[in-house]
Amino acid sequence: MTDLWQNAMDHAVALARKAGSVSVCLSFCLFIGEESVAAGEPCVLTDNPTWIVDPVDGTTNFVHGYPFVAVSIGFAVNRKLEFGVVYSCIEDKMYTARKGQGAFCNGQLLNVSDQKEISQSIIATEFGSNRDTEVVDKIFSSMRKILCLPIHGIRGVGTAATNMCLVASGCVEAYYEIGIHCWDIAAGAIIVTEAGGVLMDVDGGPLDLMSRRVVAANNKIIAERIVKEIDAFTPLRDDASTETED
Ligand SMILES: O=P(O)(O)OC(CO)CO
Ligand SMILES: [Mg+2]
Repeated sequence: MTDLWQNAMDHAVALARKAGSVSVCLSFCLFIGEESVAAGEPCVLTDNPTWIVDPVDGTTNFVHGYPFVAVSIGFAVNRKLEFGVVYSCIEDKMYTARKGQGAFCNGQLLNVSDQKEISQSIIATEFGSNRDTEVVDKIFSSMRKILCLPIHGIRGVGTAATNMCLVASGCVEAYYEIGIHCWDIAAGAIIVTEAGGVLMDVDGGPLDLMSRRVVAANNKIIAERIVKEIDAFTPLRDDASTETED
């Protein structure tokens, strides 16, 4: 009879061996991860080669069995992303991008949508995890204004990394959110740009990975159009302290 748990253990041993060999080869690299930061490790992006990792992006989905959960692994050198990997586990979709070499899903080249009309677009965003009424009001106000531009619709699958991969895949024209973290954004960010998309801050300036704010879009026209409608706010930066809020 198959010993299910022995199989699981064998799998864990194989994973540990792989992770061990990677960490031995790359032991000079720094690490920023959701769990390590929650445990009090620093969250500071330097010029050093740095892994930026979210082992489970879409934790609420995972807890409720809502079928979108991703592993998100970004790697930055000199504060610039060199590659990103997002594995949408339940869909079994492996998104990858290496700087200058394009973005792929299960080996197929990805391209963003070529849509330039906001009225023909789908925009992804999330309600977020902050329940402060002022923040919730701003989130609803932004969504209302964007929806009534009008656009075709608003979507969101509950994981930032997957939302960004949906931009890269051309399924949605843009994704924006305020309140997420660098480990939610990093891998998806390079997947979007390698698929031909653009990144910016919600105020239209350059993306700051530690600011907890992102707009990822198929092109500048769509990005700048939604930026005009976003009621921006400024959460505590990821690198403000070793303590995280929500
Ligand atoms: O599920 P997580 O890792 O908390 O991430 C959320 C945003 O913070 C979904 O992207
Ligand atoms: Mg996450």
